[in-house]
Amino acid sequence: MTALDATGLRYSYPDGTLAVDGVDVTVETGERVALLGPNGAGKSTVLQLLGGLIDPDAGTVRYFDETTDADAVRDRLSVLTQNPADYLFNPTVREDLRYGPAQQDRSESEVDRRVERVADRLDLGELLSKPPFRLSGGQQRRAALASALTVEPDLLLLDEPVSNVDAANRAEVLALFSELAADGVTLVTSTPDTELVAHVADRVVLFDETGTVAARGSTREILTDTELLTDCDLRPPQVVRLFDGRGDIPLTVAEARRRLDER
Ligand SMILES: Nc1ncnc2c1ncn2[C@@H]1O[C@H](COP(=O)(O)OP(=O)(O)OP(=O)(O)O)[C@@H](O)[C@H]1O
Repeated sequence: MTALDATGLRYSYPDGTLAVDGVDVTVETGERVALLGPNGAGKSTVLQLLGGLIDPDAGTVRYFDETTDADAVRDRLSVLTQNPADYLFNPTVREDLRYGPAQQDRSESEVDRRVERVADRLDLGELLSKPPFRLSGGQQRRAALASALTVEPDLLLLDEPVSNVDAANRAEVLALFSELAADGVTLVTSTPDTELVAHVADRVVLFDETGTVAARGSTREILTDTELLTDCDLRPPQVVRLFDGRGDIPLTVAEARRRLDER
């Protein structure tokens, strides 16, 4: 089953900027896909189109082989935009985290259970009683992510989910994404960061700076094609550059260490 099937997406902003033109994206249920491209390539716009936050000028997005109406699948779909303020608008962080499941008419105890679990996982427990505007930038990012997760979506669309998040919390967030994927949640992550891709995706849709798809392939195929990445104004990951031309190329530092240890 497909979680998402988008065809022929086109979108211009009111000032006339054509941000996305002729983009197709299909994501199977349970897949982890990255939308990778340089700044301004149109990834955020595509993600907002996929999440039904904006309507395309042309093209359609179909969800779960069922419907083209994003609102009809709001219970199953969460979108994390780059702007934490989209999620943090209540007097306290706790109320922001309660908002999504409460909208789904979950019982009070179920809402509380979800908030406690996600807050605990993302180390937000101490911050729950704070007003969200008193949080640091990185804390706001994690709180926004937490509010997208308390909905317990089947399909999660993430726009640069760990930008501005420190190394320890970043590792925690990435571990959580792996657990969600293992539980069958479909993950689509938009990022300009080639270093992040191997941690969040098995497949990549690569955009060039013109808002069109330059290539599609497995994470390995795309990340090891240094010429293709450079043509798209991206820098191949550091370990790829280090091991390029030296046989089987690792995609992460952990993989590289294993490879060296085996020698
Ligand atoms: N509100 C807007 N009004 C006009 N043009 C916009 C608006 N938002 C984005 N754009 C333009 O649309 C294009 C695509 O932008 P978008 O934010 O989708 O790119 P991106 O790939 O997500 O970039 P980044 O990696 O910097 O987040 C860019 O040329 C950008 O300048």
